[in-house]
Amino acid sequence: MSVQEDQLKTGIILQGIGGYYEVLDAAGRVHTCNARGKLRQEVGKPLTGDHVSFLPAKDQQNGRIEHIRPRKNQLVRPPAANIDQMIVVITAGVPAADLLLLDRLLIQAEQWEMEAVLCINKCDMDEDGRVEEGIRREYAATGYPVLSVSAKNAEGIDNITARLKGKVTCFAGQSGVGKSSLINLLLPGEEMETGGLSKKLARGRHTTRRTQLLRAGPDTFIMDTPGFSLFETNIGDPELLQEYYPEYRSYQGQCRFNGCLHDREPDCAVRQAVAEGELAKGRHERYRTLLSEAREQWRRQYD
Ligand SMILES: Nc1nc2c(ncn2[C@@H]2O[C@H](COP(=O)(O)OP(=O)(O)OP(=O)(O)O)[C@@H](O)[C@H]2O)c(=O)[nH]1
Ligand SMILES: [Zn+2]
Repeated sequence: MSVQEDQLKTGIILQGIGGYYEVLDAAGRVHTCNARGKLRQEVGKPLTGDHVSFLPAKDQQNGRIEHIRPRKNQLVRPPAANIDQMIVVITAGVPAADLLLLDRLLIQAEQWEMEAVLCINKCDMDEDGRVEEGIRREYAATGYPVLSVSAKNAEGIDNITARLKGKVTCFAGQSGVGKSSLINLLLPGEEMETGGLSKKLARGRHTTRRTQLLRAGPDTFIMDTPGFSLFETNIGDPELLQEYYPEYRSYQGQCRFNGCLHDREPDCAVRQAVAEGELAKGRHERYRTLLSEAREQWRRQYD
């Protein structure tokens, strides 16, 4: 039996549980669906964040996902699709900002073609603002937006809200930086249902959290991705690493050697810019650390 195309609705998958999917339609209703038999063979398993068309539920039956729209990007672990933006959270207090981890996450955002935003939380712990200032200086040349906030005092939260509008955003960063605290401030009232679960339950520590989309406003979602800060980065081809550094791109073609990796090569424009203080020294040192790591990984993979 073929499906009447005009009966189909479109929606976005909020979460999947054991072969069932919660699909939010344009009117804000959540439908429990399963997936059409052949769908897995054709495009694989439906993922949280997928834009789908589905046949709405009838009588006692569930709805059925018929098609999945092509994905903008796709994460394997956690399984998720179509994330527009990554907000990387670090702190101006404790735990002290792990800038190497930050750089890894920024590289990941570039690889997945997500917009990246830096969020410095716990600014209440940085009375003279020196830590914040140091981080801002370190990342000024990258062009990434930097937001200073305090989840504790609910300060600067509006600046995050403004960046979320119309997008699917994920939060990344080491344990204890305040991701949960920030997400709770960004979600509307406690009474809001997220895929049938209350906000409290959804983010609760007592339930097994799964990858899910939380509604932060019309067309605005936060992708809650437990375990996200734990993933392993694989940089891939060492020669491509510099592509993930927006501030290095404008120096392309200015080094003496074609294919300069801005490491030890003579007459390197990037190293020159670092020496002259145009580019941050620490960020370049970490770049070189990741470069040697990438070379090592590459060697192991292909030797
Ligand atoms: N002083 C201060 N403390 C904060 C702030 N934001 C969060 N905290 C505290 O920092 C601790 C960790 O916050 P969480 O929101 O659980 O951090 P998380 O990043 O979600 O941690 P994981 O779930 O382990 O990844 C909690 O005790 C919070 O109360 C802030 O802006 N200022
Ligand atoms: Zn160079």
